[in-house]
Amino acid sequence: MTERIAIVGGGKIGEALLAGLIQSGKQTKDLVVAEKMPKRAKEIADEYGVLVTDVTTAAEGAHYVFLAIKPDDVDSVLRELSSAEDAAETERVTVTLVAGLPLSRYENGLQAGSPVVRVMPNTPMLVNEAMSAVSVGRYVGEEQLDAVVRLLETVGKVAVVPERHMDAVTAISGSGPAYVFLMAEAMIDAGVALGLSRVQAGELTVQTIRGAGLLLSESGLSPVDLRAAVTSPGGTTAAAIREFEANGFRHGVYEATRACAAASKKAGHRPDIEGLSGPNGGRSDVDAP
Ligand SMILES: NC(=O)C1=CN([C@@H]2O[C@H](COP(=O)(O)OP(=O)(O)OC[C@H]3O[C@@H](n4cnc5c(N)ncnc54)[C@H](O)[C@@H]3O)[C@@H](O)[C@H]2O)C=CC1
Ligand SMILES: O=C(O)[C@@H]1CCC=N1
Repeated sequence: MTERIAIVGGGKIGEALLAGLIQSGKQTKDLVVAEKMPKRAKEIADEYGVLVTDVTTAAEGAHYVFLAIKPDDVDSVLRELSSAEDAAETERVTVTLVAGLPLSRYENGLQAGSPVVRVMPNTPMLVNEAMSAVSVGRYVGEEQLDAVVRLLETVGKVAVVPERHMDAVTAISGSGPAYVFLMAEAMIDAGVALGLSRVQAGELTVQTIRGAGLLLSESGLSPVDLRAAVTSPGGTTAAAIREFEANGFRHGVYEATRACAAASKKAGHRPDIEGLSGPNGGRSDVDAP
């Protein structure tokens, strides 16, 4: 039987998922998007040739409903999904891509016993190179988990992690692409400062990051060994690394990822979002005080 997939939210990560699924061979007739902004809905429909509609219509008959919306929009969408469930013939798996919010939020907001999988993906999904970390809700069967993992594997790599690691995962792989893009921006600007044209600095930077990424993932060597191999004794790289360290590069990475994990944790504790209850704001992954 063909699996029908609904994506609620046609923004950046919703589009990355849609594009990745289509590139990996999913038929557009089996994909549907719910997008509330008319301009964005038209862009997605025109670009990908999928049906773009409202949440209830998209969820009808869907085996998987991916939530690619901001945390603020989660409650209203859960209400819509919860009433749409009455008519559902298939057991629907809700797969949330939303940062910060715990599985219990969805399990409490949907009908009792609804299977929910929490995923932290990243935007390289657009080119089928995502890193997705998956945590499993309490009502998810083994086959349902396998099916979600298989779906996500069509657009990249997948790791199953305990939910308590999701904030850390967000700080490394979820937001991680932005750190690399920031590094790219800085290298291009630095190249221009050294007299290269912006186009040339861009080409050099992009291919260097691409090549270094491939080497890292395919050589089987550690980043330490790979860096050492570039760093000739008394040479140019050593001069550069010395400046990075003197300017707190490593410390900056620690602090940035710590802030990111803290922001993710905070999203799960927001008192301004209705439906939070219990000593941990509804989180099942933190210890009660
Ligand atoms: N952008 C990224 O790299 C990543 C984002 N995420 C998570 O994905 C979620 C979405 O992030 P982005 O795609 O960056 O945001 P975005 O703002 O680009 O997209 C959200 C989209 O959802 C639509 N939307 C909101 N409520 C809706 C409703 N009721 N019905 C239909 N459409 C609705 C909005 O109009 C918007 O187009 C966030 O919760 C974020 O934490 C997770 C991992 C990576
Ligand atoms: O910045 C954010 O909140 C989202 C979650 C991970 C990446 N982007």
